[in-house]
Amino acid sequence: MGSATGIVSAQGKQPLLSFGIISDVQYADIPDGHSFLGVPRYYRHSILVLQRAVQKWNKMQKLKFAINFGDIVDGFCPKDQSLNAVEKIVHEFEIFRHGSVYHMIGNHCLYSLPRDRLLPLLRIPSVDSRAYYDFSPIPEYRFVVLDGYDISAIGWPQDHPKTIEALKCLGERNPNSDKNSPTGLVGLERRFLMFNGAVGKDQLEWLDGVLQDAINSNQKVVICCHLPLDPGASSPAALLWNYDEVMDVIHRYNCVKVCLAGHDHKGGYSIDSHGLHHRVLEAALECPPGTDSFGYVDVFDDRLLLFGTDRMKSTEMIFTS
Ligand SMILES: Nc1ccn([C@@H]2O[C@H](COP(=O)(O)OP(=O)(O)OC[C@H](O)CO)[C@@H](O)[C@H]2O)c(=O)n1
Repeated sequence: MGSATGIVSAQGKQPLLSFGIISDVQYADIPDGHSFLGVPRYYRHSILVLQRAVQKWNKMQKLKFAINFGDIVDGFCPKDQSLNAVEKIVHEFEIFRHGSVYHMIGNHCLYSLPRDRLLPLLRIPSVDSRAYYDFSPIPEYRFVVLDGYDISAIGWPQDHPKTIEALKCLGERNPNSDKNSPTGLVGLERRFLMFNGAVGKDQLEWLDGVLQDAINSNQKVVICCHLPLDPGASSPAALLWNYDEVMDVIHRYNCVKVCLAGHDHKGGYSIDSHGLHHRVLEAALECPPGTDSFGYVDVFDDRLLLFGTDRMKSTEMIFTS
């Protein structure tokens, strides 16, 4: 059966579960502006996009949970308003009535508040300010939320070993004094920017263990990360620093079917060399007034169907065997 979104339903089958998605709300109570590269940003309107998303998710009644792909508040939010702005957005998510909202951290979250203050507000289960976790809403599926700012020059105290490791990496890979500038970096090397980060060694080992466990439990896995993991779905400047190391771990197991991300606001989609689907979600922040970018995903045993609203494109992700 065809649909208005242009994607085809799974032969009339009922999904195993459905969940809501939104990314890069980047709310701030400040006038409209633009990105460093001149793309318009609608800081006050983005909360309306989120409100319409939650309204729609509530009306649908069938969603079991929602995932926010990070950057809930913009770094331009005046510092004395950051806490208030984060709480305001978390409150909007809490209006979702049908289950939990799973958050992840983005660079703009960390410009607004340090990790130790942010994680409890976002209800991210955490030991030692780690922000990676997994959950299994039904026995057949596991969702893994990665912390792309595990090794990062933002969010940790300045003298923290993870800040030092991140600054060392940036020092070796980016010759500019402004480490947010990609000037002179070529191709995939353009990812070595301060507004990106990496998955650390402990997290990689944890991921390996979770995927082994998913295989043992006969579960399919969806990976979620603020930072994209595949160059085919993203600009080089938005990729996780060590996307290749993370994908090497993921490719060792055939349980991972889809990787979802935010951060690269224009969105993207690819199927990688191992047949995994990578979908980068279009940002709520870049919706001109009256337009939207959010969606929901129907989960089947052999595919994920993303139904996007307005600027978020619908995507059919059928698993390769
Ligand atoms: N060439 C650049 C680009 C950015 N900056 C500064 O870095 C900070 C973060 O940039 P921003 O575009 O706001 O980051 P987002 O997470 O919203 O978007 C990610 C990108 O789209 C990925 O491609 C900010 O302070 C910029 O001004 C910079 O100095 N130089």
